[in-house]
Amino acid sequence: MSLEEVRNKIDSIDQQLLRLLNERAELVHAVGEIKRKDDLDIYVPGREDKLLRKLAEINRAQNGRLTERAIRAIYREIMSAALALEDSLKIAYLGPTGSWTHQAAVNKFGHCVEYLAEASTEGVFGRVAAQIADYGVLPIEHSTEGAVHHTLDHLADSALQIYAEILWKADAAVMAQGPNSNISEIHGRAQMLAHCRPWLMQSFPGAQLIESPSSSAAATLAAQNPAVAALGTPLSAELHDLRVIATSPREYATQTRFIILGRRSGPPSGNDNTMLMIHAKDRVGALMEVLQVFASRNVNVRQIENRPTSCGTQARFFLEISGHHTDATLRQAISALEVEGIAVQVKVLGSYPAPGWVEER
Ligand SMILES: O=C(O)C(=O)C[C@]1(C(=O)O)C=C[C@@H](O)C=C1
Repeated sequence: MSLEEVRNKIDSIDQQLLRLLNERAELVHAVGEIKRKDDLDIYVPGREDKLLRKLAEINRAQNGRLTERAIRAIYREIMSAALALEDSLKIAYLGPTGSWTHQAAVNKFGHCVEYLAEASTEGVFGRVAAQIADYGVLPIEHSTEGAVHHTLDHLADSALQIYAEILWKADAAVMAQGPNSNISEIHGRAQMLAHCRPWLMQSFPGAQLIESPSSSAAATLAAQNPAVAALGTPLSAELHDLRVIATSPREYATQTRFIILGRRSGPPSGNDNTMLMIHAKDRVGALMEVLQVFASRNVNVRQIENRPTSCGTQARFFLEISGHHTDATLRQAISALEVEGIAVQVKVLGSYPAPGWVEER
């Protein structure tokens, strides 16, 4: 086939695709009407995950040439367009623009929804609580730094719920105005600099590593001074008109877990996790008794974090357990904690679909 013939075939397929996408959009519009009538959330992460998994499976069975990642990226934008058709979704995130959280949010919600950058965790909680934003995106755990206590503490004191989550792995990028030969300083967040130090020292032996409050602040400096480079995200480079002059080897990639904050829990998807906050008397065996309640019901406790409370006689635990808080077994376990006096207080911080994959960039 000649180049022209191949392009003619592509044109014809694109026309069919467009017709099908518009047919899909009509159906999505109908879904939006039903959801509005029944007061259901427009964004349904469990349904999206299932659809993406199914498509990846079909693609594998058909030996499709497209990678799973490519299929997810294409469908991310198709579903983003669907979300925008159903409602004008607004997503608040912990900024500034170009932050890791911004990238993770765009990765999850695509380019057709509106984003609101917030300078603080309080700001993101405030926007969602005041219904200015539909959802908020915040980091809750870094592979290099551990739990983000600020996010956990706000969840403990808020009526907002974890609605979904994002696991996100990204290579670190060094960005600057020009080539790397004249870089004398690399600015970046302390933890990221520490994590990437061996790679940076090898790739930029003459450069000084300097701590910055955020990746975006580092990128702003790099945009003002050709001898300064910033350590951050590829999106940050795009937004500050900088060139990525080096990308880290995979072993320096960092994995971050983000929560999508909503005004209610995610609906059951069939494969969910639940985050609980438990206050127990600060005494010998308190945590063991809590764990026993779950173990005896065959409920997997996936993660534990503990935080101080203002009341010195109580311990505060954050537990992530398998299942949805509306499941009969979980309801029984939660009530047993209180009825049997093992916990002084149990608060459900949200149920959300277990992530099926790690988003990568
Ligand atoms: O099935 C739905 O509930 C839809 O709204 C449709 C759709 C999609 O495009 O497939 C769009 C947004 C939701 O988050 C999930 C799926």
